[in-house]
Amino acid sequence: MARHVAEQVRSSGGRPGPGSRADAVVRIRGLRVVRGATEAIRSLDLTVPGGAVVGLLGPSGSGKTTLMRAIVGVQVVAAGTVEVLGRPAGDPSLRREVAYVTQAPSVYPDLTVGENLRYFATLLRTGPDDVARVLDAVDLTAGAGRRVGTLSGGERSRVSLAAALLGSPRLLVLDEPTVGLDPVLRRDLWNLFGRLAASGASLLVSSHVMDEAVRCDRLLLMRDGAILADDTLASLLERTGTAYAEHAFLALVEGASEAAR
Ligand SMILES: Nc1ncnc2c1ncn2[C@@H]1O[C@H](COP(=O)(O)OP(=O)(O)OP(=O)(O)O)[C@@H](O)[C@H]1O
Repeated sequence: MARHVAEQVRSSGGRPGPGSRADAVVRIRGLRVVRGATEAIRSLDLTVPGGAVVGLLGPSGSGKTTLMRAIVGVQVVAAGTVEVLGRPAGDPSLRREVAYVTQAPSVYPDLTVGENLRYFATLLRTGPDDVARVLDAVDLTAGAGRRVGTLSGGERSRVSLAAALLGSPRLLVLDEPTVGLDPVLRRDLWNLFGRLAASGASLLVSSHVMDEAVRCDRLLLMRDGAILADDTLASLLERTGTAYAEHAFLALVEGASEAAR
């Protein structure tokens, strides 16, 4: 329970008002995080725009999860400030406004899909309509009666995502939500992310699959605990003279290595 509540960090409040799409939902200045013997984030500055799907892309170990943990306020930081929706990350007032879905499913395997969602809906004081809405959003209405322990990995992550959508949080922080999903489900999920952003929510979605860059309004490319690029895909491709996100990433890595020599 404590784990779930800690991982589904949320807070109260409705949608951003008109004109707030372009407002920053996350502002980070001088962030430094040390995990064990590793400097996981090195002096990072970042502004995440609202009402958009922002892709956080980078190889394994580049610091994506650590950055997300800092944004939802569950990461001890060595230095810097992290502001979310105008408040310090982790502020109790953000509990219902920010949802965080980790890589590990955070739902109960011995309960059915519907029981899990009704349980979290009760905690959030949202109603049965909200449960029906999120089941439909992740295409699990027909599976509502199935015990989560009997679901596939992909189905289980969709239940976690459905739980995160309860109460319509303003910022969704999703750590590799499409891992292990087949191409059809991946496409459906990215379509859902687009619809959520169109309705005013802001999404920060991590992935190490560079192909998913095409589905994002903006990209943050991470490497070795730093932001290598913060741009749109079109602009990245143009300035690196490449045709694919993966090639753009490699061109930027090579450019950074040459600059360091
Ligand atoms: N609990 C921990 N203790 C010590 N070091 C850690 C811990 N968690 C992460 N690290 C280190 O911090 C760095 C960043 O890890 P992080 O999990 O943020 O990367 P990531 O980009 O999310 O990777 P992945 O795509 O594999 O999930 C890595 O070098 C990792 O080994």
